[in-house]
Amino acid sequence: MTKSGYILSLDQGTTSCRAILFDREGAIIHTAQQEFRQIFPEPGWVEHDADEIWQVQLQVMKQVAAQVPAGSIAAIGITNQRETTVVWDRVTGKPLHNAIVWQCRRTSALCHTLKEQGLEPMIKQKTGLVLDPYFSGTKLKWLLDTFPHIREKADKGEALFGTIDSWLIWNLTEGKVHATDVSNASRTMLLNIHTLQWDEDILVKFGIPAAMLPEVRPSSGLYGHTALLDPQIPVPIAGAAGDQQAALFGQGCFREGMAKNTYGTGCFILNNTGDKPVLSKNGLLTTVAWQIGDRVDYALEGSVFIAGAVIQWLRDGLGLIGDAAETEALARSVDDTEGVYFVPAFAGLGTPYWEPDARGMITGLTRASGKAHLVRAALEAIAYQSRDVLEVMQQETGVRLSELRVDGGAVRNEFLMQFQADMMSVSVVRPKVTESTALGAAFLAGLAVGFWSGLSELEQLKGLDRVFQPEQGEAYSEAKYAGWRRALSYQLSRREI
Ligand SMILES: Nc1ncnc2c1ncn2[C@@H]1O[C@H](COP(=O)(O)OP(=O)(O)O)[C@@H](O)[C@H]1O
Ligand SMILES: O=P(O)(O)OC[C@H](O)CO
Repeated sequence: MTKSGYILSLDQGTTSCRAILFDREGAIIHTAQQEFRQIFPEPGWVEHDADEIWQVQLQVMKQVAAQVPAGSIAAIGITNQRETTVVWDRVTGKPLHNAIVWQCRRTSALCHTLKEQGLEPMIKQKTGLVLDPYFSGTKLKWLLDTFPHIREKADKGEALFGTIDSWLIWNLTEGKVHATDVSNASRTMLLNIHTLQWDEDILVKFGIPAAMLPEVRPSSGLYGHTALLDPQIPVPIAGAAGDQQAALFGQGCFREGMAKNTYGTGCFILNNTGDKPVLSKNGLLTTVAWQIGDRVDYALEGSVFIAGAVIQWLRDGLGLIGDAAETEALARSVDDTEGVYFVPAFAGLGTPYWEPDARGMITGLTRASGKAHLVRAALEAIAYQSRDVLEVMQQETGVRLSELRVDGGAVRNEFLMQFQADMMSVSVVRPKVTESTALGAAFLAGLAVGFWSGLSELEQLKGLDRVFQPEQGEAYSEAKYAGWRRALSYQLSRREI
């Protein structure tokens, strides 16, 4: 048990790997971050090179660790983009295919078939998820069904499956530990969220050998040690959680009814529902928030696939901006989008529509529309999509949220934060440390090694940066939101919304 030193968080996101050192006050001491390649082999498909992810993560980890004396890191916590599916060879440790990323739509047809076979109600009841290509289960099935050599190795126990937490734990640990935390496992569509075990019925239906699955463990607890920082001083890996659940923890949403929204590549609103899973009737997901000891907390989640990624697309796809930070001034340079709406359904639509085949669309363009209108419409779309989720969440829980805690890369954009407060009519609360994801993983690891004493100590560490209060009248907000719903209805024209 130690109280001195630091906790090192490894935050493996969709677009970059980060390593962040936290002190006992929960303050950031050092950070290193590096982007890695996004691979788009076909329209709608998204892959990552799992080896590259590991190398980049290792590099930033070493960079940050070199800033403090050897032996001062009390523990490592891992947090990661969820659902992204890696299959690797148990003997060589090499990936057998590129990682299939959570955004990838390649299993859309497979999901339709499984729905036609009537599997969705059973899957929903057992896993809390909807039958969508988002989750790992159909991605893993696709790999096994498409590549005979992967199936053959899996049948012989030579191919291992994991989400990115498992992949990092395997690579980091002495003795190659093959494990996952229960919050990540709950995103695979293979875990029974009531028993917290891999579900045999689903494995049989999907044709997935149980031997390739990692051991499911609590989110706070010892996974193993890494000797990669210093061979003389192995550091315990003492916590792991999916990035959205880690952010909920890092935001201090420990009690039922507390919610946060993370604005990264996508937007993910999670609402803590306490120790019982609540099954949604409105397209929300039921997910494991974390497990600490025997106590398991659950959350209702709304997942928006494209948020900050639309800004990246304006930068990399269109070359319209040089840097994400430019979008704030551009959005403020016009009073309104003047009727332009941007539906960034690049990867289909998530909560509450679950339309894997929807695609992006810009409506309301006139000859007077310019770059600033388009950029503003893209930022506004992030806020509208979050409101779509909040509406169903409030409907589901019967509770009107009075404040929304926010974090993630895009909360730097104060135009977006103010617009969000106006669109939702809630106080948007931004903490001092907006790296809530990394902080949550640090908290989980720190609790396991006695670096922090318990939840009440963690609650004291919260620092507030700014609260955005609604400023626009309801008439303005409702008119703007109605325009968004109209734009969306063109995309979902086959369905009533
Ligand atoms: N000032 C900004 N305005 C709008 N979006 C931003 C801004 N700064 C960063 N972003 C967006 O935030 C995202 C990065 O946030 P981050 O939390 O690091 O994401 P992830 O963990 O998903 O990789 C990018 O998609 C980027 O476009
Ligand atoms: O990489 P992020 O932070 O956008 O998170 C991605 C989510 O975990 C996908 O479910």
